[in-house]
Amino acid sequence: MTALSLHEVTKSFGTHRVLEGIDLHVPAQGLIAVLGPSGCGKTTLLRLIAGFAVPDDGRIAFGERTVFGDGRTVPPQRRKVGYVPQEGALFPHRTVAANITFGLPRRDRGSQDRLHELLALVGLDQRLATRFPHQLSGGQQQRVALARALAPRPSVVLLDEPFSSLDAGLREGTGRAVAAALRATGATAVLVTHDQAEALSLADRVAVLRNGRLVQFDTPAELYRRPHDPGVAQFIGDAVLLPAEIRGGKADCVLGTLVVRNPSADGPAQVLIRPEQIRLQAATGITARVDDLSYYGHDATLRAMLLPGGPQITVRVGAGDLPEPGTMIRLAVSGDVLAYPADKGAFPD
Ligand SMILES: Nc1ncnc2c1ncn2[C@@H]1O[C@H](COP(=O)(O)OP(=O)(O)OP(=O)(O)O)[C@@H](O)[C@H]1O
Repeated sequence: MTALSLHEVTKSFGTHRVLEGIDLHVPAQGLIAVLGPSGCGKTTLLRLIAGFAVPDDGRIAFGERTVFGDGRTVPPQRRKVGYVPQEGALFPHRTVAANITFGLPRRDRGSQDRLHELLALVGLDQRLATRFPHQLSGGQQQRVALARALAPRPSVVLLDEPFSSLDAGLREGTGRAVAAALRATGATAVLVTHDQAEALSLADRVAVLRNGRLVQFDTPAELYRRPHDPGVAQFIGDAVLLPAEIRGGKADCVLGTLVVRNPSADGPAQVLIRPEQIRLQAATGITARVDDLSYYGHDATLRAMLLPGGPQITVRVGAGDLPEPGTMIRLAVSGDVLAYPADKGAFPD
């Protein structure tokens, strides 16, 4: 089984440095997500791994095999990579079966066994084999695209925002089916996305790119719980960042005295609180005024102004018994918080 590793990979277009010293190791059979805002270099990174573009410097290896670096550049067709692009990648005038078997050696294209195996792997009904792409839903088309990429048994599969054209309902189900199929084949996979929820819910580990640099590579839980800096904290989910003063492992801020999770020097700092850590209290707590509320069915988010002088913060609350905008509430923080130096910037910087 093949691990994928990048060492000090750098790429510029003209004078524009798009990727800077990327070090990344994807364990064999791992599924990682590369997450970052538009233009941060995600697609470029995939293209370098696939061999569609060539780094200026660094090394890329599939297992023990160097595919770029040490004076060597293996062409894309010899890298054994499966590539799933955003959309519209299927041949419109070929059936599902012909699309899926396209990348197989000619002698294997008629193999019904392999075709049935691939359809089952991506969770598609065998009867769809004779349809044309325009007779499929967007989610079904992306599953066919994955089946086509998996047909030649690639050791590495690269997916470039494969669900971006799907609506929210279809996205989640298709994402789960695709991740399950990738895991079942044992391929090592890299999924590019700008959707935080997709990255957190599907990948084993998430690589966060910012301005062409890898700022954090962690499991979804660790990324959410211990973002490296306030910018990553704000990029991964909702974040309440408040100025604080650290003293002996505790932070004094407008929401009270809170236990700090990470080792932090005494002095000025800022603390990260997730909105779901802030609870509505009946009698005690910090007074705030509800400014507005977004209702999601399973829960709700409210913006509340801490009194007397602010700031406005985001609080996640259960869907029952919601306070009306304009009413006064009491708030308290549960659990510990993460502290950062006071001068750390926002995302992207
Ligand atoms: N062939 C190219 N020539 C010149 N500049 C390029 C080329 N390809 C990409 N770029 C530039 O490199 C930067 C990163 O592009 P890339 O497509 O990798 O970003 P991305 O993170 O995938 O963005 P998005 O999420 O919008 O697809 C952008 O500023 C883009 O304009």
